[in-house]
Amino acid sequence: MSKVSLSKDKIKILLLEGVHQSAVETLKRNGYSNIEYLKTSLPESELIERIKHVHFVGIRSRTHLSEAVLNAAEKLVAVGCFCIGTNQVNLEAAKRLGIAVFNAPFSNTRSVAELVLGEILLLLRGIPKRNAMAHRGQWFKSAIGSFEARGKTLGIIGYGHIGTQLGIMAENIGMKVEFYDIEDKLTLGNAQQVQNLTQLLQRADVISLHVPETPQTKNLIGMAEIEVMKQGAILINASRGTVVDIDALAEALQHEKLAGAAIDVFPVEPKSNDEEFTSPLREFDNVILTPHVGGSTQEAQENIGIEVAGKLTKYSDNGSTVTAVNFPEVSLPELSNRSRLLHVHENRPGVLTQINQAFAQHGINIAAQYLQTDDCIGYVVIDVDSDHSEVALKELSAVEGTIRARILH
Ligand SMILES: NC(=O)C1=CN([C@@H]2O[C@H](COP(=O)(O)OP(=O)(O)OC[C@H]3O[C@@H](n4cnc5c(N)ncnc54)[C@H](O)[C@@H]3O)[C@@H](O)[C@H]2O)C=CC1
Ligand SMILES: O=C(O)CCC(=O)C(=O)O
Repeated sequence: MSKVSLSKDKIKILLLEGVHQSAVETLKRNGYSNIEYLKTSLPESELIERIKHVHFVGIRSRTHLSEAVLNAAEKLVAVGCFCIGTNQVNLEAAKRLGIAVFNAPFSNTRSVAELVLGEILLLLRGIPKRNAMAHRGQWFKSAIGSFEARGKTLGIIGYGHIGTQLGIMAENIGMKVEFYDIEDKLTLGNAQQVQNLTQLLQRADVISLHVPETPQTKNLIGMAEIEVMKQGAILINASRGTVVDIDALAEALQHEKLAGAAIDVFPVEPKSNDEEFTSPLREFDNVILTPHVGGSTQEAQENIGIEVAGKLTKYSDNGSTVTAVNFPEVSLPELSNRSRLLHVHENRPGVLTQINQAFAQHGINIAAQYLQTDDCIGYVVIDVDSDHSEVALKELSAVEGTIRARILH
């Protein structure tokens, strides 16, 4: 399958899930006006229909880009995840199809860390329960089950962008910070890395999860893990819904093993704000339930809009794949007075030789060539004189193993 570069007004962009207007503004500022903007995600069958004619799609966490959807997306060049998590996209299928996927790895991390810090303070004081009772007209003025954060141990699971910021903020209010991560991490402040999860669970007054969704993090916290936590500990999950076994958590709350919890993400989340939220946790006053809003602040969404739209624009305009999550990363200078060919191919021996031989046969001079590969695909970018560009594209598209080829003038 190959593609010829289009004029910008023909490049069709579909933005879903109400991504911030800053994304639309960024795209428009860069000359992209053919934008369809929807406030919601779409069910798979509708998405399959809509995505057929789209060159770029922007999503958040609710849109599932399954293999079936990607297979239908004949024209799709890239996906922008206007969030951190990319588990909603079949990244391997996208890669095989030559579709680059970008995200915003930092822009909402501060927002998540701030929300979690607030939840720690509220849960340690037993506020969610007192609040719920007061709404029902009950007056529960008591220091029972109400504690300062100072001196308590916060156990962070996953010490990445969010975990580290949370650790620093928690230390600033006098908490002791320990963390567990599968990687050896540079510890910030006075935080301490512990060697295994059980150790962390046994020592912490509050456990907060900040890991990605992976096969290894599925039900990372289940019945057995909750069992080893301190009596009366608190559990916070603002990472992904698959990380905590919700039934096990509900049981632990029922038996008062845990004093409270804050859960922002769920194994199954409503597809829109009109759908009912169902969960066994709804019955517990001592659980803060939030509708996956850890990263939903004006500041974060605005920054994400600019960041991800900027990455899509750059990939469309000059071929740069820097920070793509499923693609070999190629950093490219601006294109001036030449044409640029972008070629995604299966990573097998001889592809580059074929390209160079074909170009030599047609007397096409290569002004610059950039190549990066991973175990599955190769991405080569070739700058040529514009006079030769159409022949070069034809030759490139005929190379065995070609997944996609496009041209920029
Ligand atoms: N609730 C919300 O609205 C939001 C949720 N998130 C979620 O938070 C997650 C974490 O975000 P960041 O801190 O930015 O990611 P990050 O990639 O910077 O950090 C993740 C850390 O988890 C560690 N890790 C991975 N697997 C692990 C395992 N099995 N056990 C222990 N540690 C493990 C990694 O080594 C890394 O240090 C994201 O993947 C996303 O799913 C992110 C933003 C908003
Ligand atoms: O804002 C969203 O829709 C999802 C936020 C999130 O979970 C992420 O950035 O990974």
